[in-house]
Amino acid sequence: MPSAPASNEPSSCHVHKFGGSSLADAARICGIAALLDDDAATRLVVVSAMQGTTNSLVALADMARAGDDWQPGWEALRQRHLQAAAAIDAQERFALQATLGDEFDGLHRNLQAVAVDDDVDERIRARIHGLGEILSSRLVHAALGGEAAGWQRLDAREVLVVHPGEMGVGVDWDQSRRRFAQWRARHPGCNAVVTGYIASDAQGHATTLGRNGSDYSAAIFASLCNADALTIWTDVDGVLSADPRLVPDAVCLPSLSYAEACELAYFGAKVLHPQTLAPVQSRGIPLRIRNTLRPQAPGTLIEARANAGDVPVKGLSLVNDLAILELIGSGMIGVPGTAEKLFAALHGAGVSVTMISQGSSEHSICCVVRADQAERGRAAIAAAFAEAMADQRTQAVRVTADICVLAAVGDGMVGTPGVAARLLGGLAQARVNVRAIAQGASERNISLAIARADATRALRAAHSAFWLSPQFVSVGIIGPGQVGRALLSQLSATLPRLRSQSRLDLRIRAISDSRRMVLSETGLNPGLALDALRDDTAQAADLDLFAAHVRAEHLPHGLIIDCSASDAVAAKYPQWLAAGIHVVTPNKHAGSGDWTRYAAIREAQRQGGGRFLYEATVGAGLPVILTLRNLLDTGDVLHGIDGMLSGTLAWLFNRFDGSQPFSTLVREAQALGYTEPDPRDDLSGLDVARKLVILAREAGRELSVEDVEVESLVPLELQQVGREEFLARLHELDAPMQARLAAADAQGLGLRHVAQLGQDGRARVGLVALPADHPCRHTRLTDNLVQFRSLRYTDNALVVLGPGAGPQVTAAGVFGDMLAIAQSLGAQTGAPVIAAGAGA
Ligand SMILES: NC(=O)C1=CN([C@@H]2O[C@H](COP(=O)(O)OP(=O)(O)OC[C@H]3O[C@@H](n4cnc5c(N)ncnc54)[C@H](O)[C@@H]3O)[C@@H](O)[C@H]2O)C=CC1
Ligand SMILES: N[C@@H](CC=O)C(=O)O
Repeated sequence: MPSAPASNEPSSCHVHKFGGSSLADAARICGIAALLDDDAATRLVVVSAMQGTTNSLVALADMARAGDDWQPGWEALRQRHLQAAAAIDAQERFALQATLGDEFDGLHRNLQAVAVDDDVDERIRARIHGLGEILSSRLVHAALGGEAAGWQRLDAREVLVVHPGEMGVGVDWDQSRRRFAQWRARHPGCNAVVTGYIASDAQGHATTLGRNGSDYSAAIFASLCNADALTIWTDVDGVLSADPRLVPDAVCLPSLSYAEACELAYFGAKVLHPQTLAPVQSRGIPLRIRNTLRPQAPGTLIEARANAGDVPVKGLSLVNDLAILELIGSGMIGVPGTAEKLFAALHGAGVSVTMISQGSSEHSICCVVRADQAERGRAAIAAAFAEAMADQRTQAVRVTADICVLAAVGDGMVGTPGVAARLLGGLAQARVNVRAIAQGASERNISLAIARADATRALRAAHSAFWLSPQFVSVGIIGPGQVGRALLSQLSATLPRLRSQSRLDLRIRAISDSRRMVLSETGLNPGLALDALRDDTAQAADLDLFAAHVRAEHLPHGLIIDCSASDAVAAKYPQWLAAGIHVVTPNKHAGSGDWTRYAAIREAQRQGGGRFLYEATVGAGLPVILTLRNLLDTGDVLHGIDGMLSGTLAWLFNRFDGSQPFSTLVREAQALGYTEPDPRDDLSGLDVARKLVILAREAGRELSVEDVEVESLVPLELQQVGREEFLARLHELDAPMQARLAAADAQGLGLRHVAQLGQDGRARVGLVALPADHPCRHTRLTDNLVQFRSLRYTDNALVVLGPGAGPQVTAAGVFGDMLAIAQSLGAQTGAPVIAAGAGA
């Protein structure tokens, strides 16, 4: 580790490191200057090779060694670099093409040497592998304007001395510091472009810091020049909470402590090389990860004391291709030295241990190792414990293959109760079995060994458990018709406020009409969801795939909103509810359909835990079912229900005075969105019969539509024809309706469509002529009027009155049910429900 501060170093020095993606071509290389522009300090720019170059060089060396034809690959690499040189140094101020040409000639000679001599010196191979950084440093140096612009080029092999060891590549800090100070003395105050990845060994031979070692180089140089800051430029916005290819909701972390970054780097967060942190940590140099392609993004800042943030866990990562090795034996209990013997055996066999777990019973010790080392490890343990095995003190050495380790990392876990519970709870919900657990006393990392097959599900579930609001609901909307569209527009206007004020996160992750559906991982903007159904991301509708997507195992809650009028969709409710999916609907088919299915829905609800809410099926946005439920739940006894349950029929008979044909009014009601998709459902009384059945069943009565006496306003000859033909022949209703009106008028009565559920269980629906003082004659527009007569409301009925049809009010009823479910979820998890005064 570094000892004394560097001498000859300017007072303020910043180190920037550019990875291969930032050096992919001449344009990117030339773009570096702009990224450095706002930095007034002296700068050291550490560079990787141009994207893909090190892989190509390694492949060329391997081909040469194998006797394969490496010339075409060499030529392709040469051309790529010469083209970049030509673009950067168009005026040949730096003779860049000639210099690079010389470097490639040298590479040619080295590859020839490898090709003719199998035992070629390792340093030649290191020279080949490390050439990419020499080349890119020349390109970057020229792109920054060269010495004339105050830039020097430093070949790190001149100053950086390292020695490979069992624990990775170590730095000879004293030598390196002395050499760097000498170099500085020769180049006082200037900026420098430094080769990453390469160094010299103690004998002065070329070597490398290992794959992706340029980050490490940058951290070492930051320490050597005692930098104020290190910036690592890459092609992502910073360190993410999880691998975004596996977790679409992964978020960029604004800050991390060194310890957190170290844990995440070790556990496979690809942004940082694991060894990078130590040199900067020991000097307290802040390190920022930034995106070359989005320099305006703040990136991730890594420093000693990171911002805690809202989430106790900062990141989740997975290490794949592992196996569990387990030594089992009752003879190990209380015997000192067992663990030492086991790990010595593994050490001897060259097996690296990723995770260790031992129960306090000491009956077994288990550790996780790389899959390709598992058998070697098993054999080594078996040999070391052969004697104990023979006399039964140990019983078995077991290998469990196909394992991965999921690690949750965060300083916020330290001393915070409930973090493990949250993690394990999320995994349990996603039905992930945990094979072994390890948490060190630092409490900064919980590692779980799980089956490889569960890896993605586990990672997503763990991410949801920490980053999603407890009131996150994965929502799927079926049937974007009149009501569905109104619901989408209400959601579009309201969801941002619910999210920010109440942490209520209703995420529209799927939408389907009868033909097409769109499934989204991250969520659809409700205002644009209809457009999505029309674009290329839409696929053929499939209700089972739709439901599986909504109730993804890694997400805590799924909710399907059925805004169709489809019996086929309603037939799916038992299955969905049994799977724990909540269902909200204005569709009356389930509530009034076949009794066996209705009973199955109730049973599925009980068994699966999904909630079924359908307030909008009766009275649209009016609290009709809620009122009835409250009466019954508080011990009242229902005697009967009567009133007007159809918004369409209420509107028609409020308007129908003979001045216009009845059919004209029906068309108008249809255009206003009051009628059912097929207006015959309203005119035949079927829609009202369905509502009466829904209410009767709510009150515990086993009523079906067939039990309701229904008077239909649709002439017999129009009942069986197709919907379009019916609409074309709508005028055939005019004469009979005009006659009904005249007959009522003659008696000083008015027509109203009423429904009645008597105490005796008799249910009737039909058009009646009522006197002017009847309450149903005092309604307006689409008003529904529902009178509940009960033990408590005997003389004077409890009345619910108000608009009972129309897309907006119906959608509001659906939205209310959604909120009721989401709020109850918050209550279940102990999370705050919508705050009082939040305006929701
Ligand atoms: N309009 C109103 O005032 C009220 C309507 N309702 C109920 O709301 C529901 C919707 O009514 P509207 O929006 O007026 O009807 P609509 O006909 O405008 O919309 C129905 C939507 O469902 C879709 N659909 C039909 N079958 C489907 C299937 N198998 N899978 C996926 N989507 C399917 C259609 O493509 C259409 O987009 C109906 O059940 C209705 O009874 C309830 C209370 C009031
Ligand atoms: N068509 C229905 C809509 C509500 O259920 C009605 O008019 O009441």
